[in-house]
Amino acid sequence: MAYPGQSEGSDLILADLSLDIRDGEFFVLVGPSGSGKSTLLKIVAGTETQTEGQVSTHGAPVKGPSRQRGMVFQSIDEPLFEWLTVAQNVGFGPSVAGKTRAQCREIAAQYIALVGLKGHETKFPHELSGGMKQRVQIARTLAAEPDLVLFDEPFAALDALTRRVLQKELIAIWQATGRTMVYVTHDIREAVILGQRVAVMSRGPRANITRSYDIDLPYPRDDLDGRFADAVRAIEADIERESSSQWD
Ligand SMILES: Nc1ncnc2c1ncn2[C@@H]1O[C@H](COP(=O)(O)OP(=O)(O)OP(=O)(O)O)[C@@H](O)[C@H]1O
Repeated sequence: MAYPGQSEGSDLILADLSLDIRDGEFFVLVGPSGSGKSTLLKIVAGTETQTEGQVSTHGAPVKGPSRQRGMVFQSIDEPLFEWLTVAQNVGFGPSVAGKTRAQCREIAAQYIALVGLKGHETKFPHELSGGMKQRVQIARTLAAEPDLVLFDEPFAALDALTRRVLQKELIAIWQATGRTMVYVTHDIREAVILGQRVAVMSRGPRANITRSYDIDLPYPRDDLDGRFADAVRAIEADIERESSSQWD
């Protein structure tokens, strides 16, 4: 993968990258800053196109953005419609998909309840906290009923306590909906709280996935469990190795 204007070869952002994500899996991607994690998400979302190679979901090649693949962004970039209420934001995807007003209201109510925002339906985004806005974003993405949900550091700008609450809630949402989740984070602890599999991306350019860890611990994960700490340490050591190799 090279961005327009970059010559292929030495300037490739991602190269020789091969990845299979299982249906219903919670897959987490970590790696050094600037390695290409967001780029990989955008390619899977269909908002960027790889210069070489193939990406497919459910056997069909990705040819551009699709309702089948929803994206949740970092809260500082959160793309809520400021002029719509919580219920209208969440019902937006179904309305674009041609559902009736009653169906949109019903779907919105279902996902608003799932993210714990019942009672806030008529509020506007400016009346919500950062954590609540992220809940709306998650509900809005899920209400479009995508098969695959892509998360680009969605909780990175939130305070530590809100982040912990939302991590737990996201696991419950994943378990309730059975969706495939692909989640990018800088926070290794978060990666191990969430992921069934945590993959480490190498430092770019020509980044690929160097290693992946199966996190075989029950949910909700207990960060006091020694195996939790072992997994965090091993992944941290991998990333440190990747990050420091640029100074070798
Ligand atoms: N639109 C673009 N045009 C040109 N280069 C880009 C573009 N977007 C990203 N890049 C470059 O691609 C590389 C990978 O960026 P990307 O944002 O995918 O990395 P990342 O691993 O998500 O970074 P971070 O962890 O810091 O968010 C970087 O060198 C970046 O400068």
